[in-house]
Amino acid sequence: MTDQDIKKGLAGVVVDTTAISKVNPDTNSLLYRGYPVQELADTQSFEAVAHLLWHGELPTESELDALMQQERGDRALDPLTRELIDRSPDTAHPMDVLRTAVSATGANDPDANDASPTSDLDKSVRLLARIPAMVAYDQRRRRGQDIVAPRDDLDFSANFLWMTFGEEPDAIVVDAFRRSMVLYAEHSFNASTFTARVITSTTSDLYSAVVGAIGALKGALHGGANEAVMHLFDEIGDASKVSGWLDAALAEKRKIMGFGHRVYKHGDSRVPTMRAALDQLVEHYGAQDMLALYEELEREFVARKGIHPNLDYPSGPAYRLMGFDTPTFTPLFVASRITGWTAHVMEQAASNALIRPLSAYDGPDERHVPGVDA
Ligand SMILES: CC(=O)SCCNC(=O)CCNC(=O)[C@H](O)C(C)(C)COP(=O)(O)OP(=O)(O)OC[C@H]1O[C@@H](n2cnc3c(N)ncnc32)[C@H](O)[C@@H]1OP(=O)(O)O
Ligand SMILES: O=C([O-])CC(=O)C(=O)O
Repeated sequence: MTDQDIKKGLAGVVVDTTAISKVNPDTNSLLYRGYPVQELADTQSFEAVAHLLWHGELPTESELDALMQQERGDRALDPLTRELIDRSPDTAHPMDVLRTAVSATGANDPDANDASPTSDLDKSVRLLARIPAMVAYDQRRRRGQDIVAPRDDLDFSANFLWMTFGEEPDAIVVDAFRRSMVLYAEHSFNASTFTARVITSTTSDLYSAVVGAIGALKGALHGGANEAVMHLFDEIGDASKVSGWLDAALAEKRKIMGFGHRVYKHGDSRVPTMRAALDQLVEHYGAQDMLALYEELEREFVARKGIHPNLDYPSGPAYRLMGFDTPTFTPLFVASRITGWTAHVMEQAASNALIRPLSAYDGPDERHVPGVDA
């Protein structure tokens, strides 16, 4: 085996087929089950997109009603999960609390190890319904606020905002949030989805796959970047400081969070749609200063390095404007990506092969423990 045979980071390696989504960097497009994500973001509820990812087709009216009913009926936290959230120290990152809460949901499910397609679909709906309650409650208790019960008269997006802020959400905010959920839902064999598929490939259970995926998403090179973008904004301060800040950051060879992508090299297909949602929020909240910083950092970084923003760049500021605390941003990504992850778990299970690549050994040659006669 030569160095050329080694594909570090699996870059450029095609490991399997998938019918769930197609990322095409040449045409800068992203299709979910054949549908352009922009069209879905413009026209569909997040629940309809979840159905599309799981079943391959957009739902009929009655299928959508059934999914919405099931999701609304499964939103309340079970006592074990609530207690675990309550007892988590404030020093725990919300992604760590969410990972633990999802794991507890699995431990609390008597059917956790039933890997039949119907059972896995039920678990997927349960996690879709419960994760918002976990994320919303964790942010509230950190703020010293009481839990807010879910509302059956609100859809997924409006209810998420209701449970987090305890106020009737504004339609513009619900729409921007729904768009972010649709855009974050699925992206082929990204690191967290691949993690879920690796775990599934051993015939482990869906909850274990999701717990592993949450761990993979947390890192700043992946989903953690939406939080990291806001740390950069806070560090820079305002648009007038971007140029000097960037001089120093690039001299130190820092990665600029929210820019770059393993697959898209000319820009992320989802950014224009999320940027339009951000513009609406900026208008709504009168946040032109934040937009000025956003635009200046993008202009300067693209001009200097030719590296474009990814979806985390507009999402971070959008979630800040909606009122979420910065460490809650990556859990919001989880609340959406649970749909893509579970679709991949089911696809992997339906046509499984254990995922086990090879490695090239470059440690010491064979040697012997002192005193052992070889
Ligand atoms: C939803 C998502 O998960 S999208 C990704 C979110 N992650 C981020 O925003 C984190 C910042 N971005 C990055 O770290 C990278 O662009 C990644 C990890 C996303 C993609 O990385 P890769 O495909 O492995 O690209 P790679 O790291 O090889 O980059 C190529 C070159 O561009 C540089 N580069 C890439 N992204 C950035 C960045 N954001 N800031 C500074 N330099 C960058 C690399 O340092 C490298 O330079 P070099 O050739 O001089 O060493
Ligand atoms: O595809 C990737 O590598 C990362 C990404 O954009 C995503 O998971 O949404």
